[in-house]
Amino acid sequence: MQKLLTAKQMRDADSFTIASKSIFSADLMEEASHAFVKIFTEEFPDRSLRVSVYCGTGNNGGDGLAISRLLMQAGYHDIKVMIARFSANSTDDFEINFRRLREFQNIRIQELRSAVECGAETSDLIIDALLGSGLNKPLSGEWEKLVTWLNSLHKTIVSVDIPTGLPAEEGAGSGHAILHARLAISFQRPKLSFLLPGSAPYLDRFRVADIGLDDDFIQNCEGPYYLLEENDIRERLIHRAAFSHKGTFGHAMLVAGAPETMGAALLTSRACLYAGAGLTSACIPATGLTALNASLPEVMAVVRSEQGLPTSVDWEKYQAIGIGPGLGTGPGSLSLLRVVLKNFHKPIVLDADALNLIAHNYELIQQVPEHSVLTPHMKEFDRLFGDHQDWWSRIETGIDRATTLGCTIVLKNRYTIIFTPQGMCLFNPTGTPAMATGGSGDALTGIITSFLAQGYEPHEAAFIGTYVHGAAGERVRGYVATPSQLIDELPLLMKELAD
Ligand SMILES: NC(=O)C1=CN([C@@H]2O[C@H](COP(=O)(O)OP(=O)(O)OC[C@H]3O[C@@H](n4cnc5c(N)ncnc54)[C@H](OP(=O)(O)O)[C@@H]3O)[C@@H](O)[C@H]2O)[C@@H](O)CC1
Ligand SMILES: Nc1ncnc2c1ncn2[C@@H]1O[C@H](COP(=O)(O)OP(=O)(O)O)[C@@H](O)[C@H]1O
Ligand SMILES: [K+]
Repeated sequence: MQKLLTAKQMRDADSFTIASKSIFSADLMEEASHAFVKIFTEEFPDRSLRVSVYCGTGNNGGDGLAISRLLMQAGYHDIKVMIARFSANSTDDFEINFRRLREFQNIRIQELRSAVECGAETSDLIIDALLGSGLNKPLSGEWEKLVTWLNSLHKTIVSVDIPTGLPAEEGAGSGHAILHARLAISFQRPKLSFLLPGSAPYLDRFRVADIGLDDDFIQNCEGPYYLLEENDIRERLIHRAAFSHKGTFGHAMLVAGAPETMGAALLTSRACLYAGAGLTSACIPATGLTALNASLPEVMAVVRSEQGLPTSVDWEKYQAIGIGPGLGTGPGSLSLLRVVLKNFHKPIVLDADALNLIAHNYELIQQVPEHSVLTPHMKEFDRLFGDHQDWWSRIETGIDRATTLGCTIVLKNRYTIIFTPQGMCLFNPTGTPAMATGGSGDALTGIITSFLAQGYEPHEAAFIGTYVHGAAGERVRGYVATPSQLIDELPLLMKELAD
């Protein structure tokens, strides 16, 4: 997994690399600019593009100047450089690159003392090298005017490192001017803010350019934030050994569904089965029995009575229980949840209505077995742990609650965040908006429960399950990835990842 750094830590990695490689900081800037240009030429190969590069006078602007020179050398011949001289300060590396750029005869450079001096903008594409990770306050004055004007042009904007005005960590505050970039080419690691929904209005997409910073230094930096990679899953997925049998892969039970929402029980059970549990049982209302037997003959039923309780369950035989999808929040469901929490002491997966029931009967949280996995979406998270103004405060709460409760919390979103009892905060990169359809979360509950039953450590079941769930959604390749389609992808995807 990749360590994600704050802007301050990234500066430290920058200084460390410069010292350990005995290079000049301008060399690192050159490296970063080469890495940017490599990706830029892949994305925009047309050399006849008219490009305007807007530069500040800090190191982000220095990058912009070096990038302008390298783009000229790469054959982009219509380049205009606009330098925002809104401050008397400039960095040494900016000045070095300013001198280097002026040696090019055919590059147009214009210096701006105020935003109104911009004039007409006739370029096809704008590169934003105004401000980068050095941002230390919201934009105001000329910066705000310039960014507001650039946004009003509705041109394709490619940001160097980060869109100007977007904070690198906490995400965007409302009411401040921030550049809206089509693409950000970020150095070495994505910024934490890119992974939070607050960046959505300002950033359509990002790519990461490797600029050669010291990887050991980065991985050993303090801090809880990591980005999951495919390798983390490949290393951990169990290879199914020749002499393994159904007993090897555990018995999972899904407590889900109600007469009107049997689909949730079917989806979560099917996901559990397809993710490899040795045996899968579904605790369902009697009215769902025909549907279960007809659609999932492999899954066994534990029928619930009219009052919502199953009769004589041998709890010991299950390695894992997942509870919540489509369960409802009526008195029967509450009794059922109480029965499960009273009788089952191994880690469980709590989702949807199980979480809503706990939110309304918060004393129940004390009975949740240690190392359990909670899978709330944003609203369920807030119901459980209180309202939050922004995602950054949700992250702080997630880290705190996961460690104090000794549970893993899976906060579902575009980049689902997995908080582990050890205090780690893992961002999952897989998934697609095609999965934004009812029942996707039910599939995730089934997958994580399946992994728990198969013997994975609970926090690993959570992050492997989340990764696999998103990757399966991507494989559907459709405008929409229905949960059923996603589940169908699981066996082949997992075989590829495990072998
Ligand atoms: N590993 C790395 O990190 C590498 C980084 N590299 C590049 O360096 C970039 C960071 O450069 P940077 O530190 O010089 O800051 P940058 O973003 O250019 O800002 C300039 C100055 O603007 C000011 N300022 C801040 N907020 C403001 C505001 N709201 N309104 C007005 N002014 C504001 C503030 O100055 P101050 O106000 O503190 O005097 C700040 O110092 C990074 O994004 C990447 O492109 C690569 O070259 C190599 C590897
Ligand atoms: N835009 C998106 N990008 C990536 N994943 C998404 C997106 N929208 C939804 N998902 C995933 O789909 C699932 C939705 O879960 P949830 O909100 O509980 O849905 P439901 O209750 O309908 O099952 C989550 O795992 C979430 O990460
Ligand atoms: K920028």
